[in-house]
Amino acid sequence: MSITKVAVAVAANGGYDRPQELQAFDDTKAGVKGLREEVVAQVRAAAETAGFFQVVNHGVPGDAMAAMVAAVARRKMRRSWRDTIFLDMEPEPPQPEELPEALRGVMFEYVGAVRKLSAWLFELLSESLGLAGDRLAEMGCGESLKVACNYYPPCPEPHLTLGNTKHTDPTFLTVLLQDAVGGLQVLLDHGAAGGGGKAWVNVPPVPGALIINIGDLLQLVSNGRFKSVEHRVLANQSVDTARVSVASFVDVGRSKRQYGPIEELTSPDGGNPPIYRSVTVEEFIAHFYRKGSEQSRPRLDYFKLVE
Ligand SMILES: O=C(O)CCC(=O)C(=O)O
Ligand SMILES: [Fe+2]
Repeated sequence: MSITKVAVAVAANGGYDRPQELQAFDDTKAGVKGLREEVVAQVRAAAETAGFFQVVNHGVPGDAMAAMVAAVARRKMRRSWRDTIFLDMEPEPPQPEELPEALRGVMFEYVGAVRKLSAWLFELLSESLGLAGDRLAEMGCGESLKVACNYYPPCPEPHLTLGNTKHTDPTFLTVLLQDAVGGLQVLLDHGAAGGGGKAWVNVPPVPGALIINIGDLLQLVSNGRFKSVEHRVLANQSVDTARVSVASFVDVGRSKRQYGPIEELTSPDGGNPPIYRSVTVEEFIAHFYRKGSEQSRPRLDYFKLVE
């Protein structure tokens, strides 16, 4: 698999006032060592700042992406400005008949391709932390996969509500497929050049691309180097077209295992102590669902060792 373009929502000088253009890599150099290093550097830059990037030539078949979007769009449920169906796909895949009928034909193919992509991304992310390529996979990062199929009907008064309120993803990594409607926004620092403060930045639909974002647990194990960044979805402003997205949450399977900052990334006696304590996934999720856990402070702060 080769990524020939990586879009990184980071501008120069550490500020992110505007998303950078898609960075094009020369296809003919795919596989050359220098290209991999360049991709690893791009992934590192994105993961350490915006926490979001888009990938194309990712190995997930375009037909499967289109079929997923069409299947979710067919469900047409209108209970709220978002209707989500959650499917637990790994480590224990459901029987086909347990899936909504519209998704049955494509779900397993799509999920298989997303798992391959995420295994490859974990390699790049490990390398971009200066670790062996299999370090994150070894920790069981890709064992669990939950898929949220989101359906956002057109909203007559979109300025009064949101499609999806501000949040970070409580997982390791999210692979997000969005259709062409748009509305996803990420909360980024302006940087010193932009006068400080934060601003909502659109994550524009790019045909054929998948959005990758860092989740809370990857921020924790990377000792805060990778950023799990807040995002939201505006209410659908279109008059007659529903917006569809499919979020694949890639996570750890074993809920009793402890996860803390990776040892090689910290130097307790030097200038780089662990900033989070170890947690079990069970404990982390319990905190996630605790009422008010995300009112004002980032959820991960709860597990911080140092202020
Ligand atoms: O619909 C989207 O684009 C984003 C959805 C999302 O952030 C989520 O399901 O966690
Ligand atoms: Fe999300």
